Amino acid sequence: MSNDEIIRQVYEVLEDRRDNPIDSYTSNIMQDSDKKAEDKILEKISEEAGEVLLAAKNNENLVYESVDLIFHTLLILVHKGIDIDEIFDEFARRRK
Ligand SMILES: N=c1c2ncn([C@@H]3O[C@H](COP(=O)(O)OP(=O)(O)OP(=O)(O)O)[C@@H](O)[C@H]3O)c2ncn1[C@@H]1O[C@H](COP(=O)(O)O)[C@@H](O)[C@H]1O
Repeated sequence: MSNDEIIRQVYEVLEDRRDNPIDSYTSNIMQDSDKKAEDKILEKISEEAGEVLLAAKNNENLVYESVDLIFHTLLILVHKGIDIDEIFDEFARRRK
């Protein structure tokens, strides 16, 4: 598996957690009512963004905190039913 495949792989797992819920962190969040799930995930994104900010300022754990933020961003995208190719296509569209 190439390193960049991991994002696609995690995305697929998250889609599966959404569509075939089990007792797990991501399934449990997404099983809440739409509004509640959305609010919980957005709250995590906001918290993780703050942690990235502090990590960058303090030169500490920046990669770890960034992955937390990226992960929760992927989670809201999955919860909202966005296809992963839309994200890659948008990056490709902006490429100069
Ligand atoms: N990449 C992740 C991932 N990153 C973070 N997290 C979880 O997100 C939760 C919240 O993160 P926090 O950093 O806030 O952790 P915390 O426990 O609140 O503690 P602090 O960091 O605040 O001290 C924690 O329970 C983490 O374990 C993740 N949970 C799952 N994944 C991936 O998602 C897949 C599905 O996960 P499950 O639903 O758990 O099977 C897994 O196979 C993984 O690949």
